[in-house]
Amino acid sequence: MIDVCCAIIVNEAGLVLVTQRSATMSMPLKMEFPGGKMEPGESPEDCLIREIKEELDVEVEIVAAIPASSYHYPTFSILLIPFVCRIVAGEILLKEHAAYAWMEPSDLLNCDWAEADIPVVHEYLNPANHTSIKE
Ligand SMILES: Nc1nc2c([nH]c(=O)n2[C@H]2C[C@H](O)[C@@H](COP(=O)(O)OP(=O)(O)OP(=O)(O)O)O2)c(=O)[nH]1
Repeated sequence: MIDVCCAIIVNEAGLVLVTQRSATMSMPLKMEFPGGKMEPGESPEDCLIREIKEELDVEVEIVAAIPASSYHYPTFSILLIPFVCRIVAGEILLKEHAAYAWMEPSDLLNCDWAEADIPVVHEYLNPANHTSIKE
């Protein structure tokens, strides 16, 4: 099982940042939440902040945790560990992804997601599943 942290970044208007994997990545052009694999000895929170800086060139603050979801792809399995975040510094500059969009929460289920993300989107859309981390 590969541990992958991902960021559900929300802006002041309540829109959610969705990123598109590039044509050269695995699962090309699928939508995902930005993030990546945890390194040995790294906490999920540190992984998330590192990955978001690497991929989007912004600094995020974690505001809530969402339950992790496991998903079995044909050749590997992942545990997707999502956090709700907000940007506290910087402007988005895509370093790896093909595109990004700010979406209304009600439109999220219409995206062409990497399959592991669909349960995460459902968890996110139910506020009862959010564990607040910061006031
Ligand atoms: N970052 C991220 N990865 C996701 C999501 N959903 C999902 O299935 N994944 C998968 C894609 C990758 O197999 C893995 C994350 O790997 P990564 O972001 O660190 O690196 P990568 O795509 O370059 O990795 P790889 O597939 O080339 O090994 O998790 C998601 O929402 N965000």
